[in-house]
Amino acid sequence: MKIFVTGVAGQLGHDVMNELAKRNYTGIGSDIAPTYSGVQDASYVTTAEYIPLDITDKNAVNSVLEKVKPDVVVHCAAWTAVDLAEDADKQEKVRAINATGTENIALACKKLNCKMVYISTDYVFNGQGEIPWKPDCKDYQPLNVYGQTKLEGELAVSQNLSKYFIVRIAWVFGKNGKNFIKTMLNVAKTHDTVRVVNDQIGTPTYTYDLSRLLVDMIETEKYGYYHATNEGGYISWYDFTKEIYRQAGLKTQVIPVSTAEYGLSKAARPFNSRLDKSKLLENGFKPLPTWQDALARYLKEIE
Ligand SMILES: NC(=O)C1=CN([C@@H]2O[C@H](COP(=O)(O)OP(=O)(O)OC[C@H]3O[C@@H](n4cnc5c(N)ncnc54)[C@H](OP(=O)(O)O)[C@@H]3O)[C@@H](O)[C@H]2O)C=CC1
Ligand SMILES: Cc1cn([C@H]2C[C@H](O)[C@@H](COP(=O)(O)OP(=O)(O)O[C@H]3O[C@@H](C)C(=O)[C@@H](O)[C@H]3O)O2)c(=O)[nH]c1=O
Repeated sequence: MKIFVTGVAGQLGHDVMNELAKRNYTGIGSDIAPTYSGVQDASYVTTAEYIPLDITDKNAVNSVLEKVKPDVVVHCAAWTAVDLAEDADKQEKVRAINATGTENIALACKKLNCKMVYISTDYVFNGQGEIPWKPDCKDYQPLNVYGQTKLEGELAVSQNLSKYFIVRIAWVFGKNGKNFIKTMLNVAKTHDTVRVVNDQIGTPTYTYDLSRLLVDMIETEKYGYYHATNEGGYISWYDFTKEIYRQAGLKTQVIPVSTAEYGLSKAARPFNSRLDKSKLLENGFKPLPTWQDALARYLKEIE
C-alpha cells in the first residue's frame, strides 16, 4: 500500500509515517513547509519522500494526489491552536485549513477512489452531561471555532466519500510538537504551584499508540466514525498534571480549580469530553494501552 500522510511536521503525522515504515508500507509525507521541518530524530519520516503542500490550495491538492495516486490518505494536518482560533482575524484561515482544506482532500480522494482517514476531535461536542459520547452520535454542538471547523471537515468527508474513517481523538501528546505535557514540564521549571482545571473530563491520546491503530484500520474496509484515545479511564486535566509530575518526580504543587476560576482561556471547552470507544472492540480493533503507561513511555522518549 502507498499512503499519503498530511501534517508530518506535527505530532501525529510524524508517528503515522514511522508506523507505516515498521509495517513495510510506503509512506509519503507532506506538510506546508518546503522541506520536512519536524524533529530530526533519524526516524523514517526524516528521510522518506516528502511533498510540500498547502491543503487550502485546491489545484495543488488535486495535482499532487493525482500524481502520487495513493491507496490511502491519512489526513493529520490542521490548525490546532484552540485559543488563537477565536481571534476574529484568524478565523478565515482556521476554516480554510480545517474545513476547506479537508474538503479539498476528500474531493481528490473521491476522484481517485482511495480510502481517507480524517482525524477529528472531542471538541465537536458541547460537553454537557456525563455520559460518554458515542462515535455515531450526531448531536454536534461545538463550543469554539476550532471545534466548529473540525466538524465542517468531518461533514465534508462523510458527505463526499464512502471509503472513510473519521477518528475522533482527544488531549493528544506526541514527540514532535507542542502539547499539554510539555507545557506542564516547562511550567514546573519556574513555578512551585500551578492551577489546573478539574472540571473538564476526558482521556489523553499518545500519537505513537494511536498510529498503530490507524494503520490497523486502513488495512480493513470497516469504514465509519470511531473514537480512539488511550485506555485507563476518564480524568481531568488536574488529574493528568498530578500524574505527569508524579511520574517525572517533580515537586510542583498542583491546585485544582474550576474552569470559571481558571479564567484564562479565550475559547470555551467542553466539560464532558468522555469518548466511548466500545465501537473499536465491536469491530475487532485492539484498544490502546492505558494513558498512565503511555505517559511513562513518553516521558522516557522525550527525556
Ligand atoms: N493536538 C491535540 O490535542 C488534538 C488534535 N486532534 C487532531 O489530530 C490531528 C493531528 O493533530 P496534531 O498532530 O496535534 O497537530 P499539529 O498541530 O502537531 O500538526 C498539524 C500540522 O499541520 C500543518 N498545517 C497547518 N496548516 C496547513 C496547511 N494549510 N497545509 C498543510 N499543512 C498544514 C501544521 O503546520 P504549522 O505548524 O506550520 O501550522 C502542522 O505541522 C489534527 O487533525 C487535530 O485536529 C484531535 C484532538 C486533539
Ligand atoms: C496551561 C494550563 C492549562 N489549563 C487548562 C486550559 C484548558 O482548559 C486545559 C487544556 O489546556 P490546553 O490549552 O493545553 O488544551 P487544548 O489546546 O484545549 O487541548 C485541545 O487541543 C485540541 C487541538 C483538541 O482537539 C482537544 O482534544 C484538546 O487536546 O487545561 C490549566 O487549567 N492550567 C494551566 O496551567
